[in-house]
Amino acid sequence: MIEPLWVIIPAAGVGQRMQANCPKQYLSLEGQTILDRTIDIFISHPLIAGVLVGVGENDAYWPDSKWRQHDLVHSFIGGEERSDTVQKGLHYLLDTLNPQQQDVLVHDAARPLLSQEALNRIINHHSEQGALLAMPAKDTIKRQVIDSLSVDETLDRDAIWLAQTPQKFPAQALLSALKKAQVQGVVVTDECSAMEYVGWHPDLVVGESSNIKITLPEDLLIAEALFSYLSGSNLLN
Ligand SMILES: Nc1ccn([C@@H]2O[C@H](COP(=O)(O)OP(=O)(O)OP(=O)(O)O)[C@@H](O)[C@H]2O)c(=O)n1
Ligand SMILES: C[C@](O)(CO)[C@H](O)COP(=O)(O)O
Repeated sequence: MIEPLWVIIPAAGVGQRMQANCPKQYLSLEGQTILDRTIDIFISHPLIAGVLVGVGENDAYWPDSKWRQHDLVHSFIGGEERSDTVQKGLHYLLDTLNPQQQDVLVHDAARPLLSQEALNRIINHHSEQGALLAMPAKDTIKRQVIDSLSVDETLDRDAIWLAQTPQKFPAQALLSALKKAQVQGVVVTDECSAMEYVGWHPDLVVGESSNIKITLPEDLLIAEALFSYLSGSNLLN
């Protein structure tokens, strides 16, 4: 039997690369904010115990979220980097909400198009070493010569995957890996990197190309087109 999971949604970034006039998670995607749509993915899933949303310290938009007062939704103040926000969420979960919680999911606020099918794939995937959604590379991948815009080599595409979220790990192990990486000054851009740093080999679970992270202005246009296609074809449910 699968234990209900908590999900941590880091949503404390400023969205610098998006160059919008508000943090990108508060931009509108077909009438709702990106963050509200992301929370929506998890809120009525039968195996989600609760949703922890990490917001910026001076976030003026979160109070207007439709989920702010929902019983299953808890917010906390995020940190300087994404990994700090996740650490804070893990502390909130383990110190206050459920010290016994085993596994936890982490999912970017900026990925509002995750389908229930892909969510179920990661929830139902059993692994001793954790797991993440990821997509096999489909392009020919070049590594550049350091400090020069010329090609050093072509990488073996068969061994390259593009990391997505959700990522699923035991909460205590993830917290201690993130702390260790931080103390050693190692930059980790996702949970998997922290676990790799402490010697784990998390499982790759096939994600979906529509589970994009909205990062650049053009990603919002792509997300709008994808949303309209996916919702019209009932593929988000
Ligand atoms: N200190 C931070 C930085 C990022 N995030 C969150 O982590 C997710 C993925 O990060 P990214 O796409 O890089 O978002 P931003 O940091 O906001 O974007 P940018 O790097 O362009 O500023 C986002 O949901 C973002 O809100 C966070 O919770 N805390
Ligand atoms: C976690 C992540 O979404 C995996 O693709 C990503 O690493 C976080 O954002 P960033 O753009 O790499 O900072």
